[in-house]
Amino acid sequence: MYKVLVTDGISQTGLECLVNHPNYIVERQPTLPVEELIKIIGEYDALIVRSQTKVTEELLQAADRLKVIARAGVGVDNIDISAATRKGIIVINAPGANTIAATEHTLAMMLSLARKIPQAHQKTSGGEWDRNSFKGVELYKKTLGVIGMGKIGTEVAKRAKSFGMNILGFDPYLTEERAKKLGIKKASLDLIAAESDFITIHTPLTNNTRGIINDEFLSKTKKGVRFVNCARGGIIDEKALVRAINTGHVAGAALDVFEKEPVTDPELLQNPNIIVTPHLGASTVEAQEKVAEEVSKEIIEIFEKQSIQNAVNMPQMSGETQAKLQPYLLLADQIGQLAIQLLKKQAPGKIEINYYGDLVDEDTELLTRTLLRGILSYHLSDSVNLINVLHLLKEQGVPYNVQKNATNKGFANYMELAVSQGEDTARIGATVLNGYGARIVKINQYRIDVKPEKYLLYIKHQDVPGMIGKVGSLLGNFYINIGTMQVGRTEVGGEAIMVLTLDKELGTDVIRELTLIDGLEEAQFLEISNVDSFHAGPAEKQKVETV
Ligand SMILES: NC(=O)C1=CN([C@@H]2O[C@H](COP(=O)(O)OP(=O)(O)OC[C@H]3O[C@@H](n4cnc5c(N)ncnc54)[C@H](O)[C@@H]3O)[C@@H](O)[C@H]2O)C=CC1
Ligand SMILES: O=C(O)C(=O)COP(=O)(O)O
Repeated sequence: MYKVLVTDGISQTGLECLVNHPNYIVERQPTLPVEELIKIIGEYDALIVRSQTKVTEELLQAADRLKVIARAGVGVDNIDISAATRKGIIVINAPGANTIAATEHTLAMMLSLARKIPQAHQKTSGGEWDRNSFKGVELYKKTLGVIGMGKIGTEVAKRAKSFGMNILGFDPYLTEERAKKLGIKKASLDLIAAESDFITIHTPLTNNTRGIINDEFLSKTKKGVRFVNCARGGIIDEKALVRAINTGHVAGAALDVFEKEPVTDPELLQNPNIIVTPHLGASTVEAQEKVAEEVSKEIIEIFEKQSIQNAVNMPQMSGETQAKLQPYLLLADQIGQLAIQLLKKQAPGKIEINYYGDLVDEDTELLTRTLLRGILSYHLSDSVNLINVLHLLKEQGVPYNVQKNATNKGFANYMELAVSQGEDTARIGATVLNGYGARIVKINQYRIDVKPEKYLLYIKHQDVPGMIGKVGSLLGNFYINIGTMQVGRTEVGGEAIMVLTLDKELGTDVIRELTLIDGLEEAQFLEISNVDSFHAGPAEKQKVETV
């Protein structure tokens, strides 16, 4: 059974698939301060939060069982992603599930700001009939600057166009072509400042976006400009905004998000030209059901099928790329495990990865992480996963180098891994043969053809007559059945290797006897831990094997 802790106001309907699943115990808590959460987090395998719960490094240190942090929403700035990554905890979110809610809230805020609806409501409901104080402005024919043309920015732009607004969009990823298709103008920040009557923010809060709306930016804006922020507090420097509103340069602002939440600053709350909502952008029935359902389903996928789709701390790739890489992932993990064993189980000092043929055109980040996890798992077992593997390598000071080479090495696809420590290097080459599946085709300098299996025996010997027979009969004497046997050599009569697949484990007694055979230089029992359990799932699922 997996225990899931749900904090913040998460939709019960959206959680139903988890609650009704026999393998999960779902427990709800209100939003708790970190000190309280620390006391209980150690019991849970997964945590579901919105923006209020602060998932700090201190909290994560106490999270001994935690595998998944699910953000039922988009922004993950309340989660210490690098601390989670170091601990190998997957962080997922629900991108897109609240796009429409945040878009509609932005438009509601912009209209409310233009027509002073909150102020008018307050006075009218207080019994006054004041028709003079609330003359607004129209959106029609005004210019709207959209900073951040991602999912929400794009939807806001589309809707604002229907009000007859001219749209300027700024986003490093906005191309001329997409801008043209949307019927908007691709602009610089300076152009947005110079020409906009309304400016709306839709970027995440990052070191690059913190304070982009500051005194300097405000000084370049048109007098009478109005701001809407339904993205994140801190992107607009609140003090600078208040100054510009108080001088009359900025006509007003509609804020849903704040540098500090809950907001208490009277300069914001009591300013007649600032309207505020308490971070309500995603608060619709529909969005809340959708975000909770999306993360609940993904938690089940992660625990039941070891597959993930929306991890924030894993490389993102298209479904098509994931499907293409699927057959190589198992093989990558296996050759990682074999290479470290062939290095006589020494810790790796240096790792070289080479991709050839068809693999050159793919995004191989996931494959690389899988290879590296295979290598490190020998010494670190379950504490290494696809999330923390790069961090662990860095922490241990092990450099790795990835190269792609368009030549095909005789196979349509081919990957070669070299793990070194001092003078020793173990090298393994592998391919996936169309219609035949995975094959190890090279060990060190020797060409072979071995289908990876759980138990393998690797032997280095003199290329002299009778070796195969001697090894075969010795294993027979110990009742060890041989599945397949492959021999590789570089020259007749020189050194050669034998790789056998076996039906069961070999004890050290057998290895000792083997090494007594005349001309046999080295015998090593190798074991691959995931031959049975690590199946490359059906390609059409287009998901990534993980954890
Ligand atoms: N108020 C609320 O309740 C809600 C707030 N949000 C917030 O809205 C924001 C946008 O969300 P989505 O559109 O879903 O995200 P998204 O990831 O689809 O879009 C973000 C865009 O910002 C752009 N960007 C990043 N740095 C930039 C910079 N320096 N200048 C210009 N553009 C930059 C990115 O290229 C990307 O296109 C996020 O901060 C999210 O947390 C989202 C949902 C609800
Ligand atoms: O999804 C986001 O980024 C949001 O800001 C929504 O936050 P919330 O889930 O309403 O606390």
